Amino acid sequence: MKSFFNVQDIGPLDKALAEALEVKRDRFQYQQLGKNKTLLMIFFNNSLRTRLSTQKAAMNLGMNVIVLDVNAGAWKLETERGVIMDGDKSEHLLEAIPVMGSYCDVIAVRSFAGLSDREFDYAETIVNQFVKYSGRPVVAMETATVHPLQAFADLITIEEHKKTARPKVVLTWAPHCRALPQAVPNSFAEWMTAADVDFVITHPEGYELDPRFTKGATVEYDQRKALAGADFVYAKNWSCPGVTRPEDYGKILSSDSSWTIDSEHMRWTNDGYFMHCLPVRRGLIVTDDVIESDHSLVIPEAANREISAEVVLKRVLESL
Ligand SMILES: NCCC[C@H](NC(=O)CCC(=O)O)C(=O)O
Ligand SMILES: NC(=O)OP(=O)(O)O
Repeated sequence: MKSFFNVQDIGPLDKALAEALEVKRDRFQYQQLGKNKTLLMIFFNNSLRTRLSTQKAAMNLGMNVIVLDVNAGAWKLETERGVIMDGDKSEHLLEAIPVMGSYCDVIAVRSFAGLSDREFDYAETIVNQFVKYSGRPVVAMETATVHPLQAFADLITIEEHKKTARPKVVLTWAPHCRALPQAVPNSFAEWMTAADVDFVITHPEGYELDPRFTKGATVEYDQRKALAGADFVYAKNWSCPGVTRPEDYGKILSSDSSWTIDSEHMRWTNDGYFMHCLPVRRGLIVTDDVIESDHSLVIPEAANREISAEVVLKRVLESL
């Protein structure tokens, strides 16, 4: 595997899942694979899980790891071409990227959507420059439009907890005080439509996700109907994807608290599990009792981030 952005990059999901469970049984079995290989992790945005789990996965594989927080200690980077750099940005991404590539074997990048220019975000303008100019395989650690390490960890978690061969999985929008990216729901939808599950998406009108990620999914605008019989409830806020009204891209269209997942919502399900990628704001996305209940999978889900990252880095190392 050269780079990791989309579900297609990992190949057949049954094989990837089997490999994940095998890695989980002994996460140090490939210690030799990463010997004298360096992973450079670049963060344009904050992180807790991605930073720790990806570094841990790389260490399990025997890799060396360098972490750079671009906004804390590095030169501020210009990303546009053709500008006179007389502002606060001291270095251009077009020099910085090949320099970073020269110090490592694999690059992992976190760069969220700016949420002001849909075309810029959905063209993956920033991370595509890493693909083009670093000379290294690039692993997405949440880009403008995708978060595949999260979706893969979610799939592993569902596989470990499902009680039927083809469980019902519901992605539900929930309210938030800030405009958040669509990367997590995009990837979750992309991976769930490729997996062997009955997948339903529910959200208020106007929040339709980009069809390139939702092909094959059922959209049900009535949250109660969508949650009926659900085995897994995957809650997430996202801002307007601008699919039906491009001028609304990145806006908050609803703060409707009736979408917050509380114990009544969970009663509509088939004794379902609650899932969220974290970090989560209690009282907005989910109530304390639901996230603290024995049907909450948020901690196992986060723990599986180490496993998804290890399978992905293993595949990348094998193709170097
Ligand atoms: N990587 C997991 C989610 C990251 C990001 N959440 C956030 O920015 C939440 C920030 C806050 O709640 O203030 C998102 O939704 O894409
Ligand atoms: N779920 C997730 O990616 O968490 P962080 O933003 O803390 O890395």
